[in-house]
Amino acid sequence: MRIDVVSLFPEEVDRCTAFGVTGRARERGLLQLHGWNPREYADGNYRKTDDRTFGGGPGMVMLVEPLRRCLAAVRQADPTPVHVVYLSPQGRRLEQKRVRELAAMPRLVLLCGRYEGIDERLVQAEVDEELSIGDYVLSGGELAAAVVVDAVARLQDGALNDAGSAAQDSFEDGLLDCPHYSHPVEHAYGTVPEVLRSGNHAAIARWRRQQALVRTWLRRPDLLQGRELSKVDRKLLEEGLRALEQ
Ligand SMILES: Nc1nonc1C(=O)N1CCN(Cc2ccccn2)CC1
Repeated sequence: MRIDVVSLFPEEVDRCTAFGVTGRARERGLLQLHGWNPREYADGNYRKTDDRTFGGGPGMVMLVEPLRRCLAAVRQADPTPVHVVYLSPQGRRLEQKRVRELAAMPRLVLLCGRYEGIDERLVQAEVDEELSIGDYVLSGGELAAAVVVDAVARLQDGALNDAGSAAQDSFEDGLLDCPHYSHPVEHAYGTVPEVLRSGNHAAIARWRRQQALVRTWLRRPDLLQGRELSKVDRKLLEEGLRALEQ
């Protein structure tokens, strides 16, 4: 998968994705990441990339023309068709379902705004979708772009050492993940649940499913809204909630 990041600070996204699973995906050639700076496509001695917003009011807007030229160079760089994502608070909230769809695309362009955003004419002419990573305000789109890069990189075949772990992540089946434990078994903070040390894989899977259901019910009931739980899941959930009351 190729991702081109258009940003006044492309190195910020590069740095956030240079290690860990994303760094490994890049090393393994599973993900190619290219940074582009619209300032290199701006005119004049100061290579102006932003200006005051028409209609008055605070803040600056990123100019249409340097971005248009920059995006033309991005498209030119590789014959693979692009899907242009603009990271913005006005975008649709990014969820794991959309991450999986983006991860299956051959090429993404992540457009990072700064200041008050980008001239709307560029958005209308070049952007395929606007995505928000959450209802809070960042100082620019770069960290949001890094989130998208990280989330799609780990879903590339071969990125995770244990292929199954992506499937067990939170949200993969619409539930939160179960709790995890490692050594030592006994610690001042508590003991590892007996079932996890039993070697009984059916019991372990049942316990993990029950924990995921109870956690989701208690912490993110919205994820269960409108979801028809199976008879087995409903029983596991009820039993798990009763156990909490004892
Ligand atoms: N939340 C988020 N999820 O994605 N991006 C954000 C986010 O807060 N920001 C801050 C404002 N930047 C500049 C901007 C302002 C207005 C319209 C478009 N762009 C973009 C990135």
